Amino acid sequence: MRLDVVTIFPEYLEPLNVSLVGKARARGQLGVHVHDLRQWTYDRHNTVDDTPYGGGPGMVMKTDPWGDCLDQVLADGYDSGAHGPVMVVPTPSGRPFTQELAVELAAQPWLIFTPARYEGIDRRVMDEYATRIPVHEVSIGDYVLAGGEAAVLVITEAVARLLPGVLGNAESHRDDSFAPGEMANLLEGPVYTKPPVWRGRAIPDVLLSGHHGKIARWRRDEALRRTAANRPDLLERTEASAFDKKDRET
Ligand SMILES: Nc1cc(-c2ccc3ccn(Cc4ccccc4)c3c2)n[nH]1
Repeated sequence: MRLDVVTIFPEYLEPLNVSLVGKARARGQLGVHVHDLRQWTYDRHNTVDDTPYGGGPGMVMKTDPWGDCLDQVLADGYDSGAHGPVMVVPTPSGRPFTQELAVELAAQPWLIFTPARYEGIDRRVMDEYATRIPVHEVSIGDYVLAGGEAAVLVITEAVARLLPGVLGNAESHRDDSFAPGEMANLLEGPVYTKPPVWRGRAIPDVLLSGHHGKIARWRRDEALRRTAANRPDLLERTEASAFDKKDRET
């Protein structure tokens, strides 16, 4: 997979050099190319913004720097086979970023992120590229950031961990809260490791029992408990499981 990121704060993307994404890059599983939008400005002040038509607070990011930069990113190209690139535009007014969308994006060979600042990018830029490639406007949550770079870090990590061979233990994302299966749509329950007692706090006996059926049942019960407490809305989507059916029989 190739990622291109266009930003006025390239240093904001340095976390993509460390940890899971950094390792995937070092192994050649992921290519990340960060572009400083100001390299596509030609005035003395490297201007990327201007006042909004119609008035109102703040500034809007200008068309030309984005157009010149994105044309070059597309022209530099990448052999992504039948699929061309997909543009991902972080915005408070976008489609909610979910595990489902992460899976969808992880299947793409080439993503181009366009994190903006100020009040956003002149709408004509997205309209222009939507005639050539898929453009997804994506929100990472119902809160307001000052720009899109943090969203790029979030989306990139959620997508990279789904790439084959990137997560050490291939099983790791099998039990994701939002992945299909027994724990689908349930929040993760508590996890424990050595020592068996810490400051007088022991771990649940069932986890030392070696009884995998009981352990699996306990983990689902804990996940249900936490989901009911923190995300009751998810319980609407939770399929009755084998455990629940067994409950009803007993
Ligand atoms: N989920 C999510 C995404 C963002 C986001 C993404 C990109 C940008 C670019 C500029 N801003 C600031 C802004 C504040 C309010 C209205 C419009 C723009 C951004 C915010 N906030 N929250």
